[in-house]
Amino acid sequence: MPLPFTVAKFGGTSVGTPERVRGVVRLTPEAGSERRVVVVSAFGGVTDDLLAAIQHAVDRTGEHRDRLGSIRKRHTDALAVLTPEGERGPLAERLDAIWTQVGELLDGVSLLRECTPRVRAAIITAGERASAPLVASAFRAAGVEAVDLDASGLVRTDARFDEATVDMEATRELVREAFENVPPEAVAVVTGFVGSTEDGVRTTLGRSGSDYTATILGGALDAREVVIWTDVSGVLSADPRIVPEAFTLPRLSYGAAAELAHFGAKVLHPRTMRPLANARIPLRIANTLAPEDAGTTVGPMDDAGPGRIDAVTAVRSAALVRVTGTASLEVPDLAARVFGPLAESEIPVFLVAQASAEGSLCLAVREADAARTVATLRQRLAREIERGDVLGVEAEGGAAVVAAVGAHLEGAPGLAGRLFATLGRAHVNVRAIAQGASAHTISCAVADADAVAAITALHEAFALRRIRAHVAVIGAGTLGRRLLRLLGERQDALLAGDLNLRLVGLANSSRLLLDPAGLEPSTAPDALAGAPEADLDAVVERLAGARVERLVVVDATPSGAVAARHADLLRAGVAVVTPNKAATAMPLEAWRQTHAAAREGEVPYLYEAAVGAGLGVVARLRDLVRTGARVLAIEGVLSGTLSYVLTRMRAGARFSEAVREAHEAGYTEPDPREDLSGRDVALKLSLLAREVGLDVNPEDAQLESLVPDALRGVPLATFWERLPESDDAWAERIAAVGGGEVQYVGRLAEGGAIRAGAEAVRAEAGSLLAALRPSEIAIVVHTERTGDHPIFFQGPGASADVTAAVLLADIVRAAELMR
Ligand SMILES: NC(=O)C1=CN([C@@H]2O[C@H](COP(=O)(O)OP(=O)(O)OC[C@H]3O[C@@H](n4cnc5c(N)ncnc54)[C@H](OP(=O)(O)O)[C@@H]3O)[C@@H](O)[C@H]2O)C=CC1
Ligand SMILES: N[C@@H](CC=O)C(=O)O
Repeated sequence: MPLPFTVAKFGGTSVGTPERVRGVVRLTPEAGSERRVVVVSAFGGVTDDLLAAIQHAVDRTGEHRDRLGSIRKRHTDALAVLTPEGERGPLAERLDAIWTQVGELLDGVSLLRECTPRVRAAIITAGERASAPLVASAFRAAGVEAVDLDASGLVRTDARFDEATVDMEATRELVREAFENVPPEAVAVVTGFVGSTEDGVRTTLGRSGSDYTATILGGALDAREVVIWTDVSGVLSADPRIVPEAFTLPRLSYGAAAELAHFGAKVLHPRTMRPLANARIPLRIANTLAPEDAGTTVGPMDDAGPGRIDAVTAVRSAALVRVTGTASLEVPDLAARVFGPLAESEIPVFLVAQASAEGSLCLAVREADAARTVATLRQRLAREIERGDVLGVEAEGGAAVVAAVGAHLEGAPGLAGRLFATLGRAHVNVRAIAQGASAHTISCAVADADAVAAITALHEAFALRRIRAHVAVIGAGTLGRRLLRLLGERQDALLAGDLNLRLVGLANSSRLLLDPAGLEPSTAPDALAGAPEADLDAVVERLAGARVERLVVVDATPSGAVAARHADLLRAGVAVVTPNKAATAMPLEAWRQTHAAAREGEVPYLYEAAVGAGLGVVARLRDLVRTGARVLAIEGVLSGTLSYVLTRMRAGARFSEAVREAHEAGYTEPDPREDLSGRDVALKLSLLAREVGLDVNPEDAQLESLVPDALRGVPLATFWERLPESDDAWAERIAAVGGGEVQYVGRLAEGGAIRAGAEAVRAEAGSLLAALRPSEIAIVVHTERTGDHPIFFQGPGASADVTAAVLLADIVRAAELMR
């Protein structure tokens, strides 16, 4: 059985120096299992030097011969170090013949002061014609059999000398014939970029021509694989200057690779894949500087699931050209009349959108081509413009065409919706859309100023398959700081779980630190001290208009004023997460309006941290109600502070001592009288009542206050100072219970009445409440459905650590809900 071929192409930088040419030899597999074809470009920079020599000749600067002299010397020097001694004379003669001919051509150019495409092709292909025999000799110097072949005898083209079109059938025959004479074990080193007409006149294959030579040969020889060796490790999922997390794509379909190239990804030219796609020959992009990297394989992707977006790219500095028609427009050949002249003028079009009812067309072209496009189209549509069928042809600059590229995009329901929703959340306005022409691309035109935001958001959502959410925290006190610490600690783990939570803002009552690019959670609290001053209005205004994707604002304040602004944030599409019980203290109507604002803004409003410290009571109650359970009563120990204080007193602690310990442990509200008065419990029960649809007002709750009468209206500092005054009275009260347990129990009755106070809860009666440990809470929900088997919630009731964790869980939930 004949050995299969592999074709490897090495570009200019890979053959830039003799040492790198030796690298080509090292990277070429040993003889044995395959026939080896190596396509080479000119030595790095030689084609440009030849072009410069042409320009000197055209301009008659007198320097073209000097330029040629240095090119020639470079090759002579390479010959001295690369070629086996016995071959140097004959090879030097071959190279001399090339440079002599090039010198004569340049003299002719200088004489005529012009260089025709045909002569230019003859001159610039000299670079490849010189490099191929040198590389072949380097193989032989390493003991590897090698021959060099001039591709002008292999690649048959038309006479477009600058970028010739290849006659694939004729080329296939020529290639197969030529390789019959190449010994199977020899490496065939072939000139890239070069072709010739039927008459044997040299042509070039245009930009990235050597890659094309490699795939033409690969296709003609039914190669097992074509490898393009370059100085990057494959095709990246995005431009790394825009998206630092861009990664090398392991696989790509031919179509996707061509689309990426069309939309500006630099690695491959769109036509490179053409000779391989029908024969399903894979093309691998590998890195000469890191040959161990797997690179990117472009090939058939039949097994790719539906709707994979792998990469995001963009054509920047574009313009939208609009041909505005009227309803009466009847130009059946409008498309031909528009695209024909643009093709003739070689104006690439990156996006087309048509509104058929009005016969209007929108095209995206490079901004630099916009004026030419408008002039061309106005000329071609002059008759329609005169008749009034076409109202105008206008260009609007400052655009970019963003393309999401992948596989089977046509067969993925909802994909386009998610894509445009992602752009919407990134506050990117879409000006024109194109999908359907290719199964590999969804493209849209956006403002060039929005291109980076669009590329970043799409890359993150689809290529990295991550959700990105931004977090701003109002309140940098005990809880706010603890939350930031936790966020910092968990950020990497969340990222690994495909959620990128980025802190973008931190505020207190006088300042706002805001940076959409991200803040470091560990240093943000200190940085806040130096941030610009901002009152609550300014904070809300800046956050509501922040234009960042999936913004979650955490209200970690005890402030009613902040709670009153939740609705403004929600309505602006900003999610709110809060432990702030002042929100519950709002009148019922305001509470309802806040929820309505969340629906209007289509964002979550989450406050699991405000009651039950993350035991999940709010969500569970909501589920019970949604599934038709009638809640009859809710009761329990709802205050972590009071659980702590009363339990500690039973163990012998004095009242003031227990309150201070609770405060220091982070259980109490900033003012512990909120806890001791029972108001905290009333607010929590009100919140639960509202979740089950009851119209309650926390102000109506009947509460036993544990705040000594004399300390109710005094400043906080005085309260702390005088708190021990009530220690004796408390000791007596605990003793009076007679060795039993005392807990502060809150109750919500079916009609909505709330009562709370300290009461004896007897362990011997099997009371759950009597078994609570310090700061532990328990909530019991009685429903009609569960009858004698109420639903219990029990666990740690307070502390900044516990609450910060609940807040983070709600932030994650909010981010996921805003998908
Ligand atoms: N500790 C716990 O276990 C739990 C606490 N909570 C709740 O957490 C919230 C915060 O508690 P904690 O961190 O201890 O309180 P702190 O007093 O330590 O911090 C409060 C923060 O809120 C800021 N703030 C107050 N008013 C405003 C305003 N109008 N605008 C902007 N910022 C404001 C303060 O700013 P400045 O310093 O400038 O005044 C401060 O940064 C409270 O609502 C509490 O009920 C909820 C559940 C459990
Ligand atoms: N101060 C509160 C904190 C949690 O809501 C409590 O003690 O329960």
